[in-house]
Amino acid sequence: MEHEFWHERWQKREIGFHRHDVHPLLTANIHQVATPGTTVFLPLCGKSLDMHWLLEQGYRVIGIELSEMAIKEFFAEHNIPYQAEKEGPLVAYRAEGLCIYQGDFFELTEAHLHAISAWYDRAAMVALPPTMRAKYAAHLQEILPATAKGLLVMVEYPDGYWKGPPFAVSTDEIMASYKASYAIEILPLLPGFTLGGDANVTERGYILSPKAVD
Ligand SMILES: C[S@@+](CC[C@H](N)C(=O)[O-])C[C@H]1O[C@@H](n2cnc3c(N)ncnc32)[C@H](O)[C@@H]1O
Repeated sequence: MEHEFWHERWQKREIGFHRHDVHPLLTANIHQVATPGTTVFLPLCGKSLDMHWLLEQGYRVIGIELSEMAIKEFFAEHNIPYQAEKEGPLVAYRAEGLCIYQGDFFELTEAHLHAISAWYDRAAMVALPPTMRAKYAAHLQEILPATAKGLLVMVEYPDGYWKGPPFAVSTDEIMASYKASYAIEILPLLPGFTLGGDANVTERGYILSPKAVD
């Protein structure tokens, strides 16, 4: 999707992807990929309540988000004072335990993520059309530390049922994107996303553990 598409979504308040609760797959599985005190990375983070919950549990959080509006809303809604600083093509919004980079995910480098122990992808990969998803997964794996574990939440629905975003991302695609470097645990399907409880739309979690590095 073009950047303008997302800026418009935020400006027009078409943010049906934003959940008003903490994601149950996060609360149930975060302990499998990270321990409190370590840093979790959220690509395409929006103003997700999941970031706030992670901070409350004692995790440190790094996010990246295109929309300045989303980031400012996050800090305002949680009454968190922050400092913003331009850093090359990105702007870093920093608070205690938290750094949200404003800008394009593809501008993020290894240096930004060297301290993370895990990443949590909810509504990030599924926000992107197929050709961009391949680039997303490739760039992500280029910049992640080799030891980082992943907790992923993907959306599934029948072919042609929904135009997207969110796009449906199958287990086959997750395998093709990550299995060269990660052992992949497939979690059970959950009813979901935030499309009004539509039974045809479901979410599935994955836990990615790096294969042994020689
Ligand atoms: C479907 S929303 C999901 C937000 C969040 N993960 C959540 O669960 O609520 C996707 C977000 O990705 C952001 N985004 C889209 N393309 C991006 C890019 N290239 N770099 C950084 N953020 C991007 C959008 O502005 C939007 O907030």
